[in-house]
Amino acid sequence: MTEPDRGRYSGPTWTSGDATDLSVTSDRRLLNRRPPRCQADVNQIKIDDSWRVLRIQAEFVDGFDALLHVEDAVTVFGSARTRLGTPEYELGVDLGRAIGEAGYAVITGGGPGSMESVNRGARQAGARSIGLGIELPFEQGLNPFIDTGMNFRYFFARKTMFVKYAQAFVCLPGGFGTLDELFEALTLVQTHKVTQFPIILVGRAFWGGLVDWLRSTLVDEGMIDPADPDLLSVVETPAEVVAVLDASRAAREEA
Ligand SMILES: CC(C)=CCNc1ncnc2c1ncn2[C@@H]1O[C@H](COP(=O)(O)O)[C@@H](O)[C@H]1O
Repeated sequence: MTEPDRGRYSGPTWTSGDATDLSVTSDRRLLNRRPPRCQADVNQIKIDDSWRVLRIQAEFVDGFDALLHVEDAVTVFGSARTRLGTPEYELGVDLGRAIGEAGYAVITGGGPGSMESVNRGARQAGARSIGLGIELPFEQGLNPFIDTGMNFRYFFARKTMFVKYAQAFVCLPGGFGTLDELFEALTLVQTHKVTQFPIILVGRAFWGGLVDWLRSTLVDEGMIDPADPDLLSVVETPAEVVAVLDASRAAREEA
């Protein structure tokens, strides 16, 4: 027996049925440039790009409006592949709950795995549980533990929201997506685009090797300052995460 089609997102729009072709995402259309071969191509590309700019603009306006009332919030990243019932999933639930109980709204990428676990924990704490999803070339909805949700067409618009509406980043173990988000945050802090912004890595066994490599190779080769690895706090438990968040909040309030 096949699963009933529960519909799907295309950008911000949820459609029931399978009319929406997600195989080519908006990000891919934006990034895959095809040089024009004739004047008709030039005209068409100009129209397409103009509409694209308006869609990008709309995404920022919608995101800003949706998140306007968010007060203290923490963005949590982590693997989309973490399975329900594993210790990693449970860690995400405990983390979301602990952050929520500490008085923060919780923002995730809105997807499955660790994102879902953290939203689930935030919901258990009665905290605002926010999911900022992304259009992907396969069917996927926002996870069911989200109170404020939005689905983005463009990665870069979504990333702006992750930073703008949070006072800290927390990373659970993850893959390329998590590393991308982690290093974007690190660069923003390193270049003082954001200040008083802790970046917390949960799981010494998982993250320790990366931090050692930053200290040995990147510092030794002069690619980063010796103090730069200290922008990262590596911790083991949700309670330690909350301790770092609280210390940062106290420092912000004093400043
Ligand atoms: C099963 C599967 C691959 C689903 C992908 N579905 C996703 N939905 C929402 N955000 C995502 C997704 N995949 C990657 N991301 C983004 O990248 C991070 C996870 O990527 P990764 O699994 O570590 O590399 C998340 O914090 C999220 O912001």
